[in-house]
Amino acid sequence: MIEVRNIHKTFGENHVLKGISTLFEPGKTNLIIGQSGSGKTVFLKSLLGLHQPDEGEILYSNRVYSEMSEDLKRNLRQEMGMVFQGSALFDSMTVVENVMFPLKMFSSMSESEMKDRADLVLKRVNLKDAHHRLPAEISGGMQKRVAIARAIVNKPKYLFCDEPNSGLDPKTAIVIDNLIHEITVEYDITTVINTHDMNSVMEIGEKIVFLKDGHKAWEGSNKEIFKTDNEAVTNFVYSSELFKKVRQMYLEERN
Ligand SMILES: Nc1ncnc2c1ncn2[C@@H]1O[C@H](COP(=O)(O)OP(=O)(O)OP(=O)(O)O)[C@@H](O)[C@H]1O
Repeated sequence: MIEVRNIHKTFGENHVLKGISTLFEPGKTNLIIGQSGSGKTVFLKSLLGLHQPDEGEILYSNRVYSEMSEDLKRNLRQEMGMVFQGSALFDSMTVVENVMFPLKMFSSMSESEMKDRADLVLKRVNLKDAHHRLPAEISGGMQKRVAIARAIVNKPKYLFCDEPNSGLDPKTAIVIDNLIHEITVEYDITTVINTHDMNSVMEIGEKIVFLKDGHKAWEGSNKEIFKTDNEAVTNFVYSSELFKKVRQMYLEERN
């Protein structure tokens, strides 16, 4: 569980996060949405400990980050997995070497234990025959699977994904979303995903935090987002004609 208490972040004159509070529960896919520049990346980086908030607190399973010793912060970092935008695989390493990398960095496992663990997570993301290929030799969807396998290889408590669907066709994007959701539930991970993708919101948005100009303008689930009259949310979500129609159908069905 991650609890965010009234965090602020300013760069120079630019007050980017303006007092955000929320709770991200384990076993759930938590989504951060909002327009470009609303502060999503700064927020996600704050959760990752890459930005230190100027005010407010972030608690990881009830542990206050700013009160942790350097040793505890190092341990916490090992409890975090990250899926970067564009996968960010090491080009010169094979698939299995990419997945084993966090284990080499952070675990004391033997080579064969690392291989077994990498095999297991590669199987879990449905990649069985790509171990010895280079990232350039596999598709974008397969690269995302490798990135997910690498992010979960060290059994993280917290998983952060920055635009995990970027660059994927809609069908592959849904498969990747569902994979992240299944893994989140299966391993009881607290997962936080930055996304622009309204399909993701509908498919896996168990908890959605909507940011606007650095404020939390709304939060709720994918079921609630269709019912809300919050103008900021409806302007954002229903800027697409397709989603306007979906909402209309939903409201008609209810009446
Ligand atoms: N390291 C930084 N130093 C200074 N300003 C920053 C830094 N990182 C982000 N900002 C500023 O914070 C604001 C919010 O940026 P952020 O990247 O969080 O937006 P975003 O919602 O993720 O946008 P997008 O959807 O386009 O990625 C912007 O005005 C940006 O210029």
